[in-house]
Amino acid sequence: MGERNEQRMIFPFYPLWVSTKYIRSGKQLILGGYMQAVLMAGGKGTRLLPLTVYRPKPMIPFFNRPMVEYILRSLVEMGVDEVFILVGYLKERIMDYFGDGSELGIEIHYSNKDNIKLGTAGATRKVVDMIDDTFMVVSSDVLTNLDLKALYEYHKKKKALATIALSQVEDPTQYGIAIVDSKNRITHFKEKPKPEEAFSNLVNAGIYVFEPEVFDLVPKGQEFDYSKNLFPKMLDENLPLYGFPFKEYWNDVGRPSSFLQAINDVFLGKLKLPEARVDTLKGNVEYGGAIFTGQRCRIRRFNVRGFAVIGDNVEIGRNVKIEHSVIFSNTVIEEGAEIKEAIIGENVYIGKGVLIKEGSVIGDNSVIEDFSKIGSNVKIWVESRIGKESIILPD
Ligand SMILES: CC(=O)N[C@H]1[C@@H](OP(=O)(O)OP(=O)(O)OC[C@H]2O[C@@H](n3ccc(=O)[nH]c3=O)[C@H](O)[C@@H]2O)O[C@H](CO)[C@@H](O)[C@@H]1O
Repeated sequence: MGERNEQRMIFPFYPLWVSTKYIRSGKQLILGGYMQAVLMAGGKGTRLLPLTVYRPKPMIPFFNRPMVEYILRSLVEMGVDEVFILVGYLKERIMDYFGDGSELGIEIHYSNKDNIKLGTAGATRKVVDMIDDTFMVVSSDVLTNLDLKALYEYHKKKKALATIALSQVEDPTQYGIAIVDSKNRITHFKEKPKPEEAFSNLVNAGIYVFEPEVFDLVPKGQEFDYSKNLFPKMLDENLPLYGFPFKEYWNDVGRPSSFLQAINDVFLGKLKLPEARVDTLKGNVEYGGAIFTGQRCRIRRFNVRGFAVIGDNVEIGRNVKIEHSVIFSNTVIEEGAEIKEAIIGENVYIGKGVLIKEGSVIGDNSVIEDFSKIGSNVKIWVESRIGKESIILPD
C-alpha cells in the first residue's frame, strides 16, 4: 500500500485504475495480461522444530533448495509476474535469498515486515490495494503437482469470488475441511475439526484464487484468518465460494515425517520437481538406495537404504549406514555411524559409531560424540552437545 501511495505522489495525475506496476515493469497494459499472486510465508513452523529455530519453514532445504522455491517457480511457470510475500518469522532469511525476484524472473515485494499479528487474510488485506484483478494466494508450506493454471481458469469459469483448492486426505483433523454441492460450491467449512466433526475428507490445500473485492469483508489492521474468519463469513453472506477438488500430489510438510515422505515421493516419481536433479550414484549403493548430494561433499563408500539426501560440504566416513534420511549442509558423519529415518540439521558433528534411530531430528550446530545412541522420535535442540557413549531416549 505504502509503495502505491509513493508512486501516486510521484505521478499524481495517473487515474486510479492505471496500476503503477505496469510503469515499473514496462509490461503491457492489457487487462488480465499481468498476473499477481500472494505467498503466505510468515508462519513459524512450530511442528518442525528444531529445524525452524534458525530458518523459517519455507526456507527448509528440500533437495538443497528452499522448499518455497518450488511453489514460487510454479507461479512463474503459470505466468505470474508479481508476487507479494507476506513475511514474519525470520523474514530476513527469505528476503536475503529471493531479493527482488529478478533471478526467478518475477517482481517480488515483501509485506508485513513488522510482523504485526494480522492473520493470513488480514496480512493479504494490506497488499490488496496494489492488486487490480483476480489473483492467487498460496501457502509457502506446500509441495504439490496441482495445475495452478487449471485452478485459476476454473475460478474464472465459475465466476466465483473465492475458490479453494481441495485435496483429499485420510485424516482431515489437522486441516480445514469443506463440503461442496454438485456444482462444487462450498456449503460448509470447518477448520481443524474434532474427529467426530470431520464430515468430509476434502481439505483446504492452502491455495486460493480471489477477486480483490472479497477483501472488503476483511477489517483493516485486525487479525483475520482465511479459514477461521473469511470463509465462514462468505458462507454466512451466501457469497460464491467454490471448491476445486484435485487429485494431483499434495503434501503440506507439517511434520518431520511428512517432510521425509515428500522426499521419498520425489524418488518414487510421485512428486515432480523440475529442479531436483535426482540421481542414483551407482557404486555407492549397497542395498539399493538413491543418493542426492549437494556440492563439495567428501564421501567414503557408504551404505544407503531407501534414500540419502545430502547438502553441500558434507563429509561422510567409512561404513556409514544411512536409511531414508536427510543431512543438511556442512555436517560431518564419522566412520560407522548409522542414521535411520532422521533429519540431521546444518553444521552438525556426528561421531564414530553413533546410532540415530527413526523419527529423530538433530538441531543445527549440535555435536553428538562417539558411540552415543539417539532413540526413536527424539528431537535434539540446536547447539546441543551429547557426550561420548550417551543414550538419549524419548519421553
Ligand atoms: C488457519 C489456516 O490457515 N488453516 C489452514 C492451514 O493450516 P496450518 O495449520 O498449516 O496453518 P498455518 O497457520 O501453519 O499456516 C498457513 C500459512 O500461513 C502462513 N502464515 C501463518 C501465520 C502467520 O502469522 N503468517 C503467515 O503467513 C504460513 O507460513 C503458512 O504458509 O493450511 C492447511 C493446509 O496446509 C489448511 O488445511 C488449513 O485450513
